[in-house]
Amino acid sequence: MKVAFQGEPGAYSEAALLEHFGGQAQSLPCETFEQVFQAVAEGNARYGFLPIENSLAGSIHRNYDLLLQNDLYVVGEHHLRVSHCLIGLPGARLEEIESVISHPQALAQCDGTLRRLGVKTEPVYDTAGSVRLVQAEGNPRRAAIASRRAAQLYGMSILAEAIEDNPLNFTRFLIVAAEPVHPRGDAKTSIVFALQNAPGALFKALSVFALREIDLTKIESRPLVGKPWEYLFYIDLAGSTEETRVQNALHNLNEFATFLRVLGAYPRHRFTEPFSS
Ligand SMILES: O=C(O)C(=O)C[C@]1(C(=O)O)C=C[C@@H](O)C=C1
Repeated sequence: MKVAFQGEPGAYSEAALLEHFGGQAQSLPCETFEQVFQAVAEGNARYGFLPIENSLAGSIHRNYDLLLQNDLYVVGEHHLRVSHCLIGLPGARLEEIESVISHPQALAQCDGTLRRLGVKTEPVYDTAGSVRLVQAEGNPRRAAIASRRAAQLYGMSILAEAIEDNPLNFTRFLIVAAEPVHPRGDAKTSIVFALQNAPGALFKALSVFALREIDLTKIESRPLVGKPWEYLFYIDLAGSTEETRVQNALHNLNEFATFLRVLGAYPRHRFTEPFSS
């Protein structure tokens, strides 16, 4: 079973998909998030595995936009504990590092450490790829931020460990597929909607859930392209579209929303050991 992810072997997205699907998964590296969606839409991968938010650095906006632009369904989620290493050439010394490259999300999650080290930073497209670049360049004053596994894969040295600004560093991934699933039990549903701007419009929209005791777990707004200063609201809620109260809430929202799409309902992923790496 092929699962597409953005990045190179050793990326956190690959670690997350292997943790989620175990041995059944064959990971398919893609250069961009667009290519992940495309691989699933064209049937080259059964699932796409996409980072959507991080507990330190926030949302990955590009993937919110792509969820709407593509006709795939969210069928699952996964939380990964992300612990970053500073990785250099074998023999490199931490005190001599002048510049650090990595994925922008990884740089953001280690912002405090990087400021303390007083190094220059440069974004590259993926954490594992940044290790490969440092290896190819052969400059002992340059380092990458990536996982322990990426350092091992490329035969590089770990100069510092657990350099994220807070140990409660988790990235949440969404799993997309060509067909929806219909979960019962502990589930979540992701939706996106737009509203006519009016006093209390968002309050009214959120009340369709509050009145039915439906817990909202995430809200994100994105610009509505072509309508300056109007917004799309992405909401994750606890519950499945198989439940009557969720169906009623969505039906109610649809009565006044100018646009509503259910991106998918999926089994909820809960941590068992939140502090393990
Ligand atoms: O660059 C990687 O290793 C990725 O898998 C991407 C990504 C992200 O986009 O957030 C995934 C998890 C971490 O938060 C850092 C980077």
